[in-house]
Amino acid sequence: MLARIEAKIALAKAFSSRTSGSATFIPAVRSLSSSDSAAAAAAPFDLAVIGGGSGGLACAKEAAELGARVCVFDFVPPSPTRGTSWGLGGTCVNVGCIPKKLMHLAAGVGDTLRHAGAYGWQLDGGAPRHDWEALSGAVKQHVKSLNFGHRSQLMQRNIDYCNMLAKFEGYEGGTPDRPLLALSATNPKTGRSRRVLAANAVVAVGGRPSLPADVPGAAQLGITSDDLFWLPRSPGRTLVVGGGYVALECAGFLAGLGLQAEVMVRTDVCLRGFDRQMANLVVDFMRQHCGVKFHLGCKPMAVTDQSGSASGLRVDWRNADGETNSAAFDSVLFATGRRAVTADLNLDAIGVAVDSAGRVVGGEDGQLEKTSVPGVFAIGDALQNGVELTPVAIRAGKLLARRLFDKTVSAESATAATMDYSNVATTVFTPLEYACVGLSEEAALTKLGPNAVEVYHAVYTPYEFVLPHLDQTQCYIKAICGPSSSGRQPLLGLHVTGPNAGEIVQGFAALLRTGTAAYEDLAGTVGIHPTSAEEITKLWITKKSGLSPMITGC
Ligand SMILES: Cc1cc2nc3c(=O)[nH]c(=O)nc-3n(C[C@H](O)[C@H](O)[C@H](O)COP(=O)(O)OP(=O)(O)OC[C@H]3O[C@@H](n4cnc5c(N)ncnc54)[C@H](O)[C@@H]3O)c2cc1C
Repeated sequence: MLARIEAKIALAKAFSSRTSGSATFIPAVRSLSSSDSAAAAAAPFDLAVIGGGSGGLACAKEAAELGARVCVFDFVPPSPTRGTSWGLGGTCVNVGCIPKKLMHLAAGVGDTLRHAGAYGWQLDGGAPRHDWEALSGAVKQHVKSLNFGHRSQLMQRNIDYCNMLAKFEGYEGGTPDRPLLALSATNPKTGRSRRVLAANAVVAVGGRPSLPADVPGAAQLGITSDDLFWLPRSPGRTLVVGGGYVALECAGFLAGLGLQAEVMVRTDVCLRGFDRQMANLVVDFMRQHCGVKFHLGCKPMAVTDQSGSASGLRVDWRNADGETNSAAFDSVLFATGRRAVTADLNLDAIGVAVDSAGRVVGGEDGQLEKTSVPGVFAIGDALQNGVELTPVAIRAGKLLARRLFDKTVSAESATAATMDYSNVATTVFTPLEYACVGLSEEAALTKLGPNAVEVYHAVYTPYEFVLPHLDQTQCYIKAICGPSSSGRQPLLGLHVTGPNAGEIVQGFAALLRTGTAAYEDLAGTVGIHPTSAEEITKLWITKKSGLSPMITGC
């Protein structure tokens, strides 16, 4: 690691001391005296990054370490629902992965407390009671420390950070074949503004939750995940509208914190895009173990305020048969999709295309981040056909910076520096975690046909379930394999539901990345006993065999 950092520093020094022959690289300006600071401020940047989230910050830091002169624009318009806003770091840090994981863990602590008696613990003082304010306060403190960390990392790297909303203005200066990009930025709160020129720009603006336009009261009375983690008081009885991972994760931790949580989904499909069987297990567990009520095939019609009465908000909805119903909640959380926030970037001015969801249209496979306009790139959630996950945005940002500014990335090694969006592992942090990598069973069947796909599976008992005598029916593993060739069945996908599923699958994701992973690699590995992960090495029952996948003991 140290060697890598030293190499980067050496490279950065080499860059700042030489004149780049590349049209995209304008030598970095370093150690400004006060007299030339005005000129430096007006000097073009090598890279302007719009968006200080996972992708933008990673790209900016990597570019700066490679000697590029970089500026980052980041501004968070308050949420339209509650006016919530936050600091530097983007969705993941402030209103995504991090607060979500902490609340998921908080719910898990509650579970542990509920089952403590099974391990001989006597909890004096009756049933534990959860304090939302204490949790959200602690989460907020942690998030603020991350905001601070990001700011200081930008400072350490001499990155020009502007807390402003940026947009493109067009082109100005440069050479006829590579004109410079002109950007303007303002801070809507302070009125401060700024204008910069840059040789390259990265659109890393991420997305924000979208509210249904056809549900009266949704925008006025509802909340989104942009508000939930920052609510000063408990959301109370909550209806979560939506069936994606954000909806199910939020409903899951709210239920785990002891709140009434219900989920309303327009169709009867939750976790669309994930393996169907696994998604159903996640929902079954939330129903059976956490008491989450699911209203499938139902569409909210209106949210009305009944303030003054104890009923809070009234939600009216219609089911698939056209029957109407209503119920009272304290909060209605809309997790009904996200939209890339490109509308105000003035992308038309430079000719960058976006799709109907506002995402930037990228380039060919292997160069997805490259737009049709030279010098303009997109990464993270704002990019069409990407994978909307933090580590993906980070890696894509770093690799892009290396392709732009690392002169040791030769034409031959350029492929190594392109982002591979395949076989990205992910976890749904529902009360029963679901982690996966590779193809779902449906995708494998579509791709290869039923005869070519072999599914190894097992229902297993995590040790966490043993003494509290929990029903383990939803703890399930399946490995999706292709047809055998030279005695090896290629491993195409791995799916696990159970405690800490994310921790389990991460290691197996490395195996899948080798490109030669096979069932035989799993079966040939000696397990770590007694763990849940070892069950993956013990898979032997195939779906085609018709044998029961229930595992009963050691
Ligand atoms: C509730 C929730 C839970 C999630 N959980 C996970 C998880 O567990 N694991 C995981 O990997 N991913 C998770 N994600 C997804 C992850 O957060 C995103 O994939 C990731 O943050 C995308 O990074 P990004 O850089 O593309 O954009 P963002 O992180 O969204 O950053 C974009 C930044 O740009 C700013 N911006 C926008 N427009 C402008 C402009 N014109 N000028 C200046 N600044 C601008 C925005 O305000 C924002 O700060 C979760 C998302 C949500 C909503």
